[in-house]
Amino acid sequence: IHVNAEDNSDELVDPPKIEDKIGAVPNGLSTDSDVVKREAESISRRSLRNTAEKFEFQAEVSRLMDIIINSLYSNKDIFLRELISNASDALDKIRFLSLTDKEILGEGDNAKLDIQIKLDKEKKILSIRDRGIGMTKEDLIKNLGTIAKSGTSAFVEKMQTSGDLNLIGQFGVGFYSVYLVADYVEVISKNNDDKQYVWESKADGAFAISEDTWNEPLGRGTEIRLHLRDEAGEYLEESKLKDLVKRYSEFINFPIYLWASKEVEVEVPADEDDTSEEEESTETKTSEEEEEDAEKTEDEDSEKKPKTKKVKETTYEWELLNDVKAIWLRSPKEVTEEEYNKFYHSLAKDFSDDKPLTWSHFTAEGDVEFKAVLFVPPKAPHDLYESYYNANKSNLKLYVRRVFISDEFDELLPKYLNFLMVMQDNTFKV
Ligand SMILES: Nc1ncnc2c1ncn2[C@@H]1O[C@H](COP(=O)(O)OP(=O)(O)OP(=O)(O)O)[C@@H](O)[C@H]1O
Repeated sequence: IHVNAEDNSDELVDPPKIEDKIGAVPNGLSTDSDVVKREAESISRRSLRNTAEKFEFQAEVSRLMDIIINSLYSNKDIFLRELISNASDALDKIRFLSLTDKEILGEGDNAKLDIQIKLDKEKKILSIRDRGIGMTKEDLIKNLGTIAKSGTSAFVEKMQTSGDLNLIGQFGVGFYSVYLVADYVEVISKNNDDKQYVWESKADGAFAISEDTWNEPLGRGTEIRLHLRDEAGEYLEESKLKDLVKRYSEFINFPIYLWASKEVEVEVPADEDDTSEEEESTETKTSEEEEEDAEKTEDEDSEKKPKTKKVKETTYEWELLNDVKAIWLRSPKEVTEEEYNKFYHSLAKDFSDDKPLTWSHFTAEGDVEFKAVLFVPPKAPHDLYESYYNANKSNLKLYVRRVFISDEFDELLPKYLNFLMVMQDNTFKV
């Protein structure tokens, strides 16, 4: 269902800038305290950093953002699954490249292909971070604003008639759904081929890009920081985020973690007050008893431990929210109808109540062995005829041993079957 991803791959030709670094202080020349001060000002006023390069959104993208930011659409939950789906795509891309170049993943935490969600209740920031391929400065400019995809105008048109924002992912413009819940968004990104950059926008027709000299280095990947609107406070609740991941992102092929709080009992040294009761009670003892006690304490003195008490403390740790199931690798007998339906929804990015018309889950054996699940969707994709002769258009995703390889095929299925959604996983014979 990917709207032709190649559509936006044209060379970037002089993207429209509003102002070219007016009043810019090159980052290398500013002092740390300057940076921190500007940072603080920028965040508190939620205005774009004044040293950044500013760009205008392409007109259709701007219209789309207007519709989203002014929308009264009640199901705002959808933004999270769109961000998780983008993170998963970015992870697929780096994992694919690492098949031929192991070095590309780097070492330590960088090599961990996961998605992390973090909350800052005080500042009302929700962050989603991945260690995927990341975006260069040029990617940020192209992908998040200046080059509209074919799906952008189709989606804007659709919004004017049916108004169902739930379809946003199917049109390939899911990122912009962040403005359902946030009024200021920062995208921090690091690709192996470039420095770390920050993209920021308040969805008011413009966005800004700066080289990132103040945030912690990401190593590689993307962190999306949503500065939530006042009325979107529910997304600062851990339970809400856990529910959403369970509901919409269960079939994501990478671990999704939440920086979750946990109440634990810890032993701390007891205060002196706590021991005074015991000491007082000895005062009422008879002299004989006191003598006995004295003997006992002499014996125990050598192994006497400091007195402690148990108190509740809040600690934080990464909690895994999904169990990364590859249902296509399981036996069809073990997969329930509900699981097939849910899997179809995540594959097709169709989160309506519609169920697939039918599906086939099969194993092929021969020179190449593979397992596949093939779904017939309940309705035609919006660009069925538009992209009929486009060689790259396909709804077939090829995996090899659970690693996404490609969804660009010309010859695996006849064109008139382009509407089928297929997930195929090959196991090559040795
Ligand atoms: N976390 C990310 N890491 C790397 N690139 C990203 C990330 N999020 C977005 N992008 C880039 O921005 C582009 C626009 O994202 P958007 O969600 O609007 O559409 P899409 O992901 O292409 O569509 P679809 O949801 O159908 O795959 C993506 O194609 C990708 O190139």
